[in-house]
Amino acid sequence: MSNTSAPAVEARRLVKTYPGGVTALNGLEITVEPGTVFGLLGPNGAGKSTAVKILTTLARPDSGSATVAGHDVLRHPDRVRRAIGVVAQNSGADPVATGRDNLRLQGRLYGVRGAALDRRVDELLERFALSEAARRPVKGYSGGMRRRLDVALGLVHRPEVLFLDEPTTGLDPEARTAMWDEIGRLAGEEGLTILLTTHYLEEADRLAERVAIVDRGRIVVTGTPDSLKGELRGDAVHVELRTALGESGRVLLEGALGGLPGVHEVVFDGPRVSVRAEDGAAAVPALLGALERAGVAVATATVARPSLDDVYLRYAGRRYAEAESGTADALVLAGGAR
Ligand SMILES: Nc1ncnc2c1ncn2[C@@H]1O[C@H](COP(=O)(O)OP(=O)(O)OP(=O)(O)O)[C@@H](O)[C@H]1O
Repeated sequence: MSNTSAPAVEARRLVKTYPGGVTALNGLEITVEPGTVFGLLGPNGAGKSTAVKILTTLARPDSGSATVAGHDVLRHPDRVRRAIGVVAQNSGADPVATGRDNLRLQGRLYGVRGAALDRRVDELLERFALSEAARRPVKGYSGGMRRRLDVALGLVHRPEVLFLDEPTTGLDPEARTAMWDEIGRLAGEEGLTILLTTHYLEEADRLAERVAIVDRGRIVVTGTPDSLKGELRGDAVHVELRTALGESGRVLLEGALGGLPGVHEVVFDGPRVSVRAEDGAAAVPALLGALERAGVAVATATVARPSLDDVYLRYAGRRYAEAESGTADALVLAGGAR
């Protein structure tokens, strides 16, 4: 059995380069305390799935080490596999079999049999609102039902650590909210450790007690969602310009805006200028005045409380949406990252 005071998941300096030279992990480090929900947040291609593959013994790192439920993933992969449940991005359910038969088969694979298996299957069908659909083939299930079955499949053998790889990708908003509620309940009720990967800022904010932001194969910052947002002093003020600025225009404005009282950080991002200000609403008139004096036409100005998007911008030096779509980095000019 694992030592309960030890971290549920610990990864040290994981490096993984795929054939063709793509460095998917570049020294990734994480520590997940038992009984918590930990969110690995990052844009597409950041390395989240590769990290999960290594932690669930499906891939080997080039270097580095990791333990899950107290077992070394390289030395004791069999012990790790018994201690974990894995819900991969693509459903592992057999579409031709019924929901109940899928759960029964999964249970048998893990050595659960007889009355204990029947009880566990009924319990999971009930819990994931699949009792009525239990005798229907999975191919007729909605996306939300399939996803709920996937999570149930990962739980049949009562794992210590559950890996959820992008649990709500592809779900409609209603099914996503239902899944969030279910993951929240799982974490609270069963004392299970959950490591989830996501590229939804809102999902990490809502579900994870601790979040690690992954960018280009390494962790750029870790903390509770609130502590990460709290590091960003004050509000974000976003000003949309009528046209994007050239390099010289940016440098000029960086001086003009960065010098305003209470303004800490100026980030140019295409036709958008974002600043951090102690009191966003109070800073808007001075900002607009400075932009007008510089001859820059403004379309809109908005004030926002700090979000994980702002945290990402600060640590990765580009907007989250841009990293997702793979466009050029934003330019952090003043009071930039770290
Ligand atoms: N089998 C593979 N062969 C070559 N390159 C790969 C392979 N798997 C992943 N990669 C590359 O490694 C990098 C990290 O991919 P990974 O799937 O771990 O990221 P991710 O954060 O999980 O992204 P996504 O959300 O799209 O799954 C990407 O550049 C990806 O193209």
